[in-house]
Amino acid sequence: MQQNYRAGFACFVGRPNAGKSTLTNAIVGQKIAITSAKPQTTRHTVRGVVHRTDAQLVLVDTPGLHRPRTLLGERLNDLVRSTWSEVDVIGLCLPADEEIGRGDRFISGEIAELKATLVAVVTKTDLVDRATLAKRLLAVQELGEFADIVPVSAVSGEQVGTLVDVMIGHLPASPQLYPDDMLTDEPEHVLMAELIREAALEGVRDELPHSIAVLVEEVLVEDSGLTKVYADIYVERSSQKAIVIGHQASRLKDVGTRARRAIEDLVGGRVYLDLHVRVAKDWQRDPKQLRRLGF
Ligand SMILES: Nc1nc2c(ncn2[C@@H]2O[C@H](COP(=O)(O)OP(=O)(O)OP(=O)(O)O)[C@@H](O)[C@H]2O)c(=O)[nH]1
Repeated sequence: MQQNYRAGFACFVGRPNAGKSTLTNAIVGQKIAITSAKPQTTRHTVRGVVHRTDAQLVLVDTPGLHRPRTLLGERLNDLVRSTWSEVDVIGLCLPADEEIGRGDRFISGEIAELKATLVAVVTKTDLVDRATLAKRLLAVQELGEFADIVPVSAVSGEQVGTLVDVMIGHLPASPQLYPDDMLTDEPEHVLMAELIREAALEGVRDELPHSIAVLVEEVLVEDSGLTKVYADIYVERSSQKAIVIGHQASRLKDVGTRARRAIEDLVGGRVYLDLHVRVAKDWQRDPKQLRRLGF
């Protein structure tokens, strides 16, 4: 293991419209944020990996936290908390152009007990003058215990690099989590794999919600502009393989069509998608396979 190497997971939380997606995109350099998977099956949806020679910062998505009114709401909140408990750094996003409100206090209270390092991120600083920003920073200080408070503008790019430095500073010493050939400068691979996984889960979510993983093996862009995507869908047992493929491969064809359309939206051009279903026995229990599959 390289000395002084740090790696770990981080996520952004905050009330709706706080600027989480825009900030994530600014950090991973990817304009398109796919709508997140249905919350029930969202575990870590990797949004992007920041590679540095001395560190790797993995940004994951979490579904939003709600005031629980139903059992489903409670379950969702449990899921959010379990995701939060697995990340090393949580960035609480608070828009500079709005007063701190009840929603912010609620979320801030919820994350206060976690083991993750909390960083307050004052977003959209380009929308306010210095006096307002100063006032907001003071208010944030009163809101909770934060390891750092970083003002940032995802739109102008101001302080985005600093925020990444700060977050990396709070990651544990760890070997690299993802191979750089898989993800470096290519968060698209991950997004494509997520889109394929979403399509493959459609209709069989109840049967195999956590048994499907997708690995994009290769992406080739031809001179004609056609993007060729070669991907494998992994299941844990051959019975699951039969479900995913369907009668006379009818289901797999549907999955392919839906995934291809979604990837076409992602890359903004024509896509050829080559899909194979493979059995990786008990991949969920095998750390090596898990890493290979992006978990
Ligand atoms: N001026 C400015 N606008 C921003 C900035 N960041 C986000 N916005 C805008 O704020 C709005 C909300 O941003 P999102 O990134 O969608 O917020 P979010 O927290 O992901 O929202 P939800 O998905 O609803 O939770 C969008 O209209 C963005 O364009 C910023 O740094 N500056």
